[in-house]
Amino acid sequence: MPTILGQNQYGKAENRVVRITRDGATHHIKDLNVSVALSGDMDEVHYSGSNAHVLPTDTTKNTVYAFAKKYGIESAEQFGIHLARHFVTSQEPIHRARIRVEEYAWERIEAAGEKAGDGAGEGGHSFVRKGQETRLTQIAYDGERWEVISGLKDLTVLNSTDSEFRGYVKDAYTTLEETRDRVLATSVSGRWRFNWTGDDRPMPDWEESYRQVRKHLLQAFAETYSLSLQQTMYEMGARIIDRRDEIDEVRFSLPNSHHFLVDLEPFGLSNDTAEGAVYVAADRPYGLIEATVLRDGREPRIPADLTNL
Ligand SMILES: O=c1[nH]c(=O)c2[nH]c(=O)[nH]c2[nH]1
Repeated sequence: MPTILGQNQYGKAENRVVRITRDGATHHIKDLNVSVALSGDMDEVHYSGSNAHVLPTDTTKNTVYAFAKKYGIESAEQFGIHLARHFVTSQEPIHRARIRVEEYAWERIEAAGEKAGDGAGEGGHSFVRKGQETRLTQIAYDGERWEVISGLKDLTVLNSTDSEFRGYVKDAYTTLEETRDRVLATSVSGRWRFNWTGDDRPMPDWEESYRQVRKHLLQAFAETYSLSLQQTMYEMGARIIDRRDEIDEVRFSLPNSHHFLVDLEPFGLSNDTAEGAVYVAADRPYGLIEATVLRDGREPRIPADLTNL
């Protein structure tokens, strides 16, 4: 044979597993990206196509989700060790397992002062992903008037309950099940336009304004019992317009980052949300929900397509 097989490995990469544990009203989240690579006695599948030694990559994916439910996720290391040991000790042809794990860290959204003590926000079920969002601004000046539009992108937030989606239109192609309890997650891209145009009023305090807008949009996200992402988005914009006099217009572009409950019935596991559940954080496709919220009587000026800004 003129060729020989060199190093080889296989498995399912980037299993996005989200485990939510419910401790009464306080929820805990573990959010991992798990990649499995297995190697061993795998010559034949390459040389002749015999799958006799091949544990399907689909099975390695199922194992990740089933283990998350069955044993929980104490730490990325513990979870990876558990998986690697399982593949190597349960399948004779598999001699080596490499498990790579990325963990996304979340922190709780702090409650608004007026809501403190009623169980909303802090200590509850609303999270913002750790790591800075990107802050943005665009300044336009024609020698007379200023237009300042500021904003942010990649501010990732998640509510692990208090989100429903039902009562929608159903046609011949609708398969989506109605739900009274789902994960609502999005990565906020937003822009807000200041009403200062260089007039006699003092310039806004840009730093303080940014901090406050960010806080209000997070708190509105956390405190809105959501019937749709559209409704939550409107509440976020309305809260900003209501609390920040310097802003007349807000536009959001919000991907609906779907978290699907994994069907673990085939493995004899119930994936009931009551005590906490395991989700697939889906990558694409995603719903994309966009709208402008305006102070009454003002003209919209932020472009509909935020990438044009
Ligand atoms: O909040 C939502 N809004 C929708 O318009 C929609 N459509 C869908 O399939 N899921 C959802 N969720």
